Amino acid sequence: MSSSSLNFIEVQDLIKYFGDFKVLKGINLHVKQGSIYGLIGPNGAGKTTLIKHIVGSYYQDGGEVLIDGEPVYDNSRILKRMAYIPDDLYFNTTDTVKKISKFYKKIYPFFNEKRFETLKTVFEIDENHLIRKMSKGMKKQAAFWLAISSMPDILILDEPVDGLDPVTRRRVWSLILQDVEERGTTVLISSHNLRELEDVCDYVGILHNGSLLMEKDLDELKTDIHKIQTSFEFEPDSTKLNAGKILYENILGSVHNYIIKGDKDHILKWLNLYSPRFIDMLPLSLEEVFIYEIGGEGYEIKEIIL
Ligand SMILES: Nc1ncnc2c1ncn2[C@@H]1O[C@H](COP(=O)(O)OP(=O)(O)OP(=O)(O)O)[C@@H](O)[C@H]1O
Repeated sequence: MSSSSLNFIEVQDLIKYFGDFKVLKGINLHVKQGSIYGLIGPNGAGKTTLIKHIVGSYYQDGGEVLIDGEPVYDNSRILKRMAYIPDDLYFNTTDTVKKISKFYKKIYPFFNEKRFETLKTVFEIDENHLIRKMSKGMKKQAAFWLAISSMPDILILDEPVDGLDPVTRRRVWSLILQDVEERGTTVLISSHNLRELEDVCDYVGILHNGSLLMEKDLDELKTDIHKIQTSFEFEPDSTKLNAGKILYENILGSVHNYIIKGDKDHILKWLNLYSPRFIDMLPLSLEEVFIYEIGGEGYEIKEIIL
């Protein structure tokens, strides 16, 4: 990471029109340094359009797109610290990984040749082959190889693992996570699929019809919501659960299943008032967290993420 960089992405009230069509309707999005932000949304939500503003390809009709407080558009100082892997990769007819790497060495100030060499064993493609003749997954591998070798402070990935086999997927995630950990790289990833991003993201933003419906810190979400299976000697009184809120309750025979939002210690204290025979704290998937967190009003969001 370059010494003065904070790698903080901030999108403020971003508006974009294509003709009369308002594709982005005032987006506010924040990606902190060293975090992995998942941008989820269905086809046509505006993910690629938003990303193209963040990588400086589009100029907005309203609002701001800032990195470290500076406008991104036409800002070569910011853009050369950024790598972008688009959804629709384009390569010239004579492009090979080797040829592009030579070009990248000139434009990316921190391009790391040693890393480029080391990654030869990770990506099983020939650096001298024409990329245009490669399969979709191999093209993606070529793009990752080049992007990761350029040592970006900010990595923007549009549907990044689409087309990659499971083994390569794991390798790519592990390289990205290593960079986040060791170099504080900031990563923004778009995907249709919440499940795919569940294990890697710190933050999730849900985009729908050109609006960001919500932006959440996943650690906060997950530590604040608990799935509990228990059985009591005495009938529990939910009105006594002062520091928590029961989002879901289901009783099957003597077994109570709960989803409760609130502080874990307070919840356990409440459960212990009724002489539980056992208390099992069960893992919650991100999908479940979102469903219970957004409750009844979030019908639209449920439709999007499930
Ligand atoms: N260059 C363009 N000119 C006109 N309309 C466009 C253009 N690019 C995108 N759109 C429209 O803007 C909307 C958002 O498209 P965008 O590609 O940003 O969505 P997306 O969320 O990335 O979708 P997907 O998941 O299918 O890739 C769509 O209705 C699309 O048809």
